[in-house]
Amino acid sequence: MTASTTSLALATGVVFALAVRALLGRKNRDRAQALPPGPPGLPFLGNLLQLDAKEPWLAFTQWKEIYGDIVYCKLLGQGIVVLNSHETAVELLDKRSANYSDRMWGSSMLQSYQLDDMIVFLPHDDKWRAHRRLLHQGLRQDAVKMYYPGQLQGAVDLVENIRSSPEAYYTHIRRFTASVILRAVYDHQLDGDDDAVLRTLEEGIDLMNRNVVPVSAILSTLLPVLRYIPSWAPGGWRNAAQLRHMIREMLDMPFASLEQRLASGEAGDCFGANALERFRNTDKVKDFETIVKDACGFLYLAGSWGGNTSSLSVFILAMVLYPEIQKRAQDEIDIVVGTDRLPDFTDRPSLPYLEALYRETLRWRPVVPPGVPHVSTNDDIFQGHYIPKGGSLKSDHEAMSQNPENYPDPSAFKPERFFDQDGNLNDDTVDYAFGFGRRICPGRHVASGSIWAAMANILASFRIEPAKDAAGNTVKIEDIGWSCAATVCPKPFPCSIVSRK
Ligand code: HEM
Repeated sequence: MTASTTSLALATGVVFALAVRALLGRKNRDRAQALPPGPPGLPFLGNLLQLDAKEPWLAFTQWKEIYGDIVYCKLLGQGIVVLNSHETAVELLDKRSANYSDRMWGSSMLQSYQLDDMIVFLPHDDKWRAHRRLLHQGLRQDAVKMYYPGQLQGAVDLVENIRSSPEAYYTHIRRFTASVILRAVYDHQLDGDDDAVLRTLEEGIDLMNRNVVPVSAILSTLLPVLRYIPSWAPGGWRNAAQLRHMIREMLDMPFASLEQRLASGEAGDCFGANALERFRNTDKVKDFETIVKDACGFLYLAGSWGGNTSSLSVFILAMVLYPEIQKRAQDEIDIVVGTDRLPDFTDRPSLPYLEALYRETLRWRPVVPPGVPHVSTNDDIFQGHYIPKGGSLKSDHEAMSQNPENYPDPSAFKPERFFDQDGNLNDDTVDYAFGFGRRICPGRHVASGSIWAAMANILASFRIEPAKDAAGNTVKIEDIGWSCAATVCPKPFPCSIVSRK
C-alpha cells in the first residue's frame, strides 16, 4: 500500500466514523431529550393506523384527553407535534415564529402537479416573503374596503339566485364565493353560467378536491405510479399531467384576461392590477410578474376552494338547527336596517348579534380543523419538551374550539358566548380559525367581509327551515355527512329556504 492510499483509507475511515457518530449522536439525543408525550406507534408506519385518514384531527383531539396540550406522534417517519390548546399554539407559532414558519411540502406529489410554487406550500424563504409582502399590501384590514362593492354585489346576486332555485343553495354559495374572489383579484365579472374562467375553476377545484387530500397524498407517495394512470381509465383523475394542465389553465386564463384589459385601459381596481402597478417600476421584487401571477392564482384558489364556501354551508346548517337564533339575528337586522333595503357594511358595527353569530360559525365547526402544518427550522425546547428540527406542528383548531373551559357546552351553537357580562362583544374573535404567526391566513379580512355580507343578506331575505318530505314530515339532518378536502364542509343537505317577504 502506498503512502497516499494509506492516508486516503485513513481519511475515509475518519469521515465514516464521524458520520456514524453524528448519526448515533442525533438518535441518542432524540431519545435522551424528552419528546412531548404521545401514543406508542408501529415501526415505519408510526401512528398511521390510529388515524382516520379522512378526519385525522379527531384522533388528535382525543389524544388531548390522554396526553395533554402538546402531543407527539409519528406518521411514516415524520414527527408530528400536535398543539391542542390556543395557549401552546400562541407560545410556539406566534411568539417563536422565527423558528416555526417553514412548511414541509416539497413532496413529489406537489411537484408533479406543479403546485409547489403556491404560497401555502412555499418554505420560509425569500420567495415566500415576496408573496407575503404583496398579499399584505392588498389584503390588510384597511385595504380590504376596496372589495366591499364586489362583495355586496355578489351577496345581492346570491339572494336572487337562491330566490329563483332555493334547492340549489349550495351551488349558489359556491358561485358567490368564486364571483367575489374573481372580481377582487382580477376584476373579472362573470359572464353568466357559461363563463369560461368559472368553468375551468370549477373543474379544476373538483380535480384538486379529489387529489390534494390526505388519502391521495399518502397513496400517491407510496405508489407514484398512480399519477400516470391514463386520464380515461378508472381512477384516472389522479393523472398528474391532466391536473397540471388544469391548474396551469386556472392560473393563466384570468391573468391573461386581466393583462389584456389593463393594456386596453378597461381593467378596474383589483388586487392583481394594483400589485402589478406597485411593483412595475421598482426593483423591490425580483421577477415580480411571475410572483404577482402566482400570488393572484393562489388567492383565487384559496378564496374559492377554501374556507368561505364551507363556512357559509356551516352557517346554513346552524340556521336550520337553531331557529330561535336565526330569528334573533333577523329581528336585529329588521330593527337596525329596516325592511326596505338590504344590509351593507355601514351596518356591521350596529349588528352585534350578527357579529357574534359570525364568530360562532367559525368556532362551532372550524373548516380547517387540523390547521396547516408549520415546520420547525431548528431544534427547540418548550416546557421541558424537545421539539426536533424538521418537526411538523399542527395547531388543532378542533380541540381549541371545543375546549369546554373556554366555551361551556361547546357542541351547542350559541352566539351569546361572545358577549361579556355588560352585554358588549368580548375580545374573542376566533382568529385561531385562520392559523397563527407569520403564516396566519392573509385572506382573513376578505373572508370576513364575504361571509358577513352573505350571512346578512340571506338572513334579511329568507327563513331557513328544515325540509319537509312528501308526507309533510320534517326531514332530520342531524346525521349529515361532512366532505373533507382542503376544507371540511357539510355535504349538501336538504332544507327549505323561503322568502321573508
Ligand atoms: C373562512 C375562510 C378561511 C379560513 C378558515 C382560512 C384558514 C386558513 C388557514 C388555517 C391557513 C393556514 C395558516 C397557518 O399556516 O397557520 C390559511 C392560509 C392561507 N389562506 Fe386562508 N382561510 C380562509 C379564507 C381565505 C381567503 C378568502 C383567502 C384569499 C383571499 C385565503 C388565503 C390564504 C393564503 C394565501 C394562505 C397561505 C398563507 C401562507 O402559507 O403564508 N384564505 N388560511
